[in-house]
Amino acid sequence: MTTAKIGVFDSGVGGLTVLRELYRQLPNESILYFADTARLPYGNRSQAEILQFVRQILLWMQQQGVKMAIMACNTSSALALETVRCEFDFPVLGVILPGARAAVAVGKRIGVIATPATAASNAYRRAIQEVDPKVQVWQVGCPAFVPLIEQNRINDPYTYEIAQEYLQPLLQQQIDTLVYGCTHYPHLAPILRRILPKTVTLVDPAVHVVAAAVQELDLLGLKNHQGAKPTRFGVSGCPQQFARLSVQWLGCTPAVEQVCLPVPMPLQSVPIESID
Ligand SMILES: N[C@H](CCC(=O)O)C(=O)O
Repeated sequence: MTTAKIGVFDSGVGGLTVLRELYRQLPNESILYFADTARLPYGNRSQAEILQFVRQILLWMQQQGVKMAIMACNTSSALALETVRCEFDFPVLGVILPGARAAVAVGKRIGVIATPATAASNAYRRAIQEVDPKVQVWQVGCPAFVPLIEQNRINDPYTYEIAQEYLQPLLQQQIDTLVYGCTHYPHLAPILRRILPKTVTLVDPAVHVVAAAVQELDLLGLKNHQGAKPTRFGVSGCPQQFARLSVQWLGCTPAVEQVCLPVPMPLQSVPIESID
């Protein structure tokens, strides 16, 4: 047993959909939540940038003594998880594999809505077809969604219009399942539900990454049985803006601090001239 915190991070308020699941499935765990709001959206970034950001965040979380970290961000999970997970001495979980497994359990014609970077990485198609190569997968990049959510324009008629546009190619393929391939998108659930036929099952990887975290904590004997401390929130951008936006999902105004992330040491390399 350990009372150390679980670190959770995203570019912004998307990770709150994972936090919500942590509160539901692991009510005794204390959480450290970080949102890289100064550098969002992640979905248009290169792999090199995402790797650098993720290393900085995990290094900071290590300094804060976390026992586990959850990448509550599909873009980071798609572009950085495989590379960084062996660089830290605590388990690092991503959302894509748990989401893909859950989707294959219910669907045969699976649509994935994601950031442009996640869609282009093909991470969901690979993960789904590794489990079942016969399942068909269509991935759509939705660049406008994260900025609209972060600007609190969820109920703006434009958000509904653009959602119709993004879902159109998936509806044409008669998908039976839709995966939220970005942790921000469950915040759009009421809108997406209005557009999708009732027969389409929505899969939220947040539910399944937290189920995986429960198993991992059990396996490693790291569960906390003493009761949770209040969640600590850190951001790289404006704390007040994050607090104002997130109150609608948290049910209260959180105390948010501004965090200055560490700059990681460059990986040691041997200069070519010094090799005989
Ligand atoms: N919520 C994140 C990041 C979105 C973004 O910043 O573009 C994801 O799941 O990909």
